[in-house]
Amino acid sequence: MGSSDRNLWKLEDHPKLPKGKPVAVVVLDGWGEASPDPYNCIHVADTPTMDSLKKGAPEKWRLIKAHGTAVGLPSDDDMGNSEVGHNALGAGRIYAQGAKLVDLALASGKIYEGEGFKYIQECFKNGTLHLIGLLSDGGVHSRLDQLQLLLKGSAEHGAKRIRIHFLTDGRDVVDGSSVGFVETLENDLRQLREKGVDAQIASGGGRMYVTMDRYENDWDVVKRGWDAQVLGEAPYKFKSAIEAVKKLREDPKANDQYLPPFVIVDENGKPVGPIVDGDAVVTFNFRADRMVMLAKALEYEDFDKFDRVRFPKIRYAGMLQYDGELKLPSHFLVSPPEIQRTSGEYLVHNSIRTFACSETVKFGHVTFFWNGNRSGYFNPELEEYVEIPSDIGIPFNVQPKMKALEIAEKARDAILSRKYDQVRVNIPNGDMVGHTGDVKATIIGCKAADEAVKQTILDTVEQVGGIYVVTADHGNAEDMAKRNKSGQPLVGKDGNVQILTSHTLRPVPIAIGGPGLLPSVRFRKDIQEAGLANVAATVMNFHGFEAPSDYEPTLIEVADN
Ligand SMILES: O=C(O)[C@@H](CO)OP(=O)(O)O
Ligand SMILES: [Mn+2]
Ligand SMILES: [Mn+2]
Repeated sequence: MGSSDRNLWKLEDHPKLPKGKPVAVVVLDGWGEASPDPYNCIHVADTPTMDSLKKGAPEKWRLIKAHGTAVGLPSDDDMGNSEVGHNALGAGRIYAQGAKLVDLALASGKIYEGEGFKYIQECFKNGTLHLIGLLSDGGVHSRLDQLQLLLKGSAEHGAKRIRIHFLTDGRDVVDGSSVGFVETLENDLRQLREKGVDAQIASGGGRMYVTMDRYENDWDVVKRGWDAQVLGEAPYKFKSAIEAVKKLREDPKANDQYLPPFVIVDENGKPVGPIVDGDAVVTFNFRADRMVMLAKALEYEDFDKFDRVRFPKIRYAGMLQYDGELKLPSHFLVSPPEIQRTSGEYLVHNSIRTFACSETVKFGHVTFFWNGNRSGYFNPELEEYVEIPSDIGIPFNVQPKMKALEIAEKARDAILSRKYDQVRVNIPNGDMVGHTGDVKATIIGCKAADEAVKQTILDTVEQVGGIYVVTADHGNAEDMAKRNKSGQPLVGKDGNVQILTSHTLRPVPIAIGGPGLLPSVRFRKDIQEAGLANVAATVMNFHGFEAPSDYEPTLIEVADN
């Protein structure tokens, strides 16, 4: 590192706060704040640790925004999610996120002028354009209206044969809504066919069982998708996608998230859209984590995660580039937000030693997303990232405690080792169990998360004279019911309350404390509208540094008396 580099990265000393205090940063995934209610699992669960943080010191507990424009999403009707949440937490600034960047590129038509589209367009003359992604209007990974525009635009820009391979959602949107989304899509495809474009659905499956795994938790998920999308092979074959989704949902245990893979076949039983040499492929999700594995399978010549059987010579582009370190995929339709100079990178340059940990399903959240969608270390000598393997093949409502205590134990050992200045964890339960829609299990999960917080912070931070920051990335478990405008739970045709499996628009708590925190430190009163992006500067302060001037302001002040 040259001296000019050093100057670029050097953080100013904080005028009042000391260096050398171990800082524990705990992110509770899917843990928002809402009024007491039977469908508020955090309220119903026994959560003495989080309760005591809230009640204990009013000047050290507050709410911050975790959704909408506060985290770079197109509007304040957009619920928060882990990608934008951890990006904001780690980067300390608000970036226009994938959802918004794609909206802009589609609205201006620039998407069709970029390198990525030109690259795939080469195939339109003789090959098929395949679009693979999540079919819903959830706005977390993808959006139906963006797919509709891309379909129309691709046809206008020369695509003559189009095949869609969709994943049903039921996680960011209500379970069962997949049928309506497929109907809308079929309608669009019919209109394209009337204009002479050979456009059809070719395959499908539920997002959690087909294709959209993340952080290499279970390659079988991606393989199931590959078999259907690329090879045209699946356990179920149907003549129409609407029929497929309706029939597969008839199984009483079926839900949109876990629908089995299927392919659409013609009257001779032949799959209508396997991917072959000369085709173009676009993965239309803008969000990174659950597309990286498929991107590797589509792009890497050397690949040993499963037997691809065929590796067609295609031109592949992602909606965005999903991994900034791996530069994956190498072609993309829209440039991702340029998240630079994250707090993790700054702290490494200022000799802060960091330990980060979660279980597989959230591991990349406190590493990859935290560091601005960049995999790997900034400096392996100063950082250690530990992944605890998640259970595979067991639904999280069956094991709602997940690995919360194991994560806490790793954090505890890391703090006690005194080898690290910052110990950062993500505790997954509120979110992962919340997404199952199982209220009872989510309550158990919230209790386990609360116990993990106690072990990680109250107990260990006390022992070493450290500081803690406990917060969350967005809401989920605090509201498990769909509601009408006045906030009453909606009741479905079956007479049951409609369950909300998705994230929410709720704010999240942030609590600070620990024996290492000067008693005169308190939350400022002058920034009411704070959000997740204000946390990075706060954490830098706790390490004894001022944040860079373009970071969102710190949440704290040091009182004079
Ligand atoms: O599971 C996921 O992919 C999303 C919801 O779609 O949740 P999170 O943002 O918490 O990772
Ligand atoms: Mn999350
Ligand atoms: Mn989630």
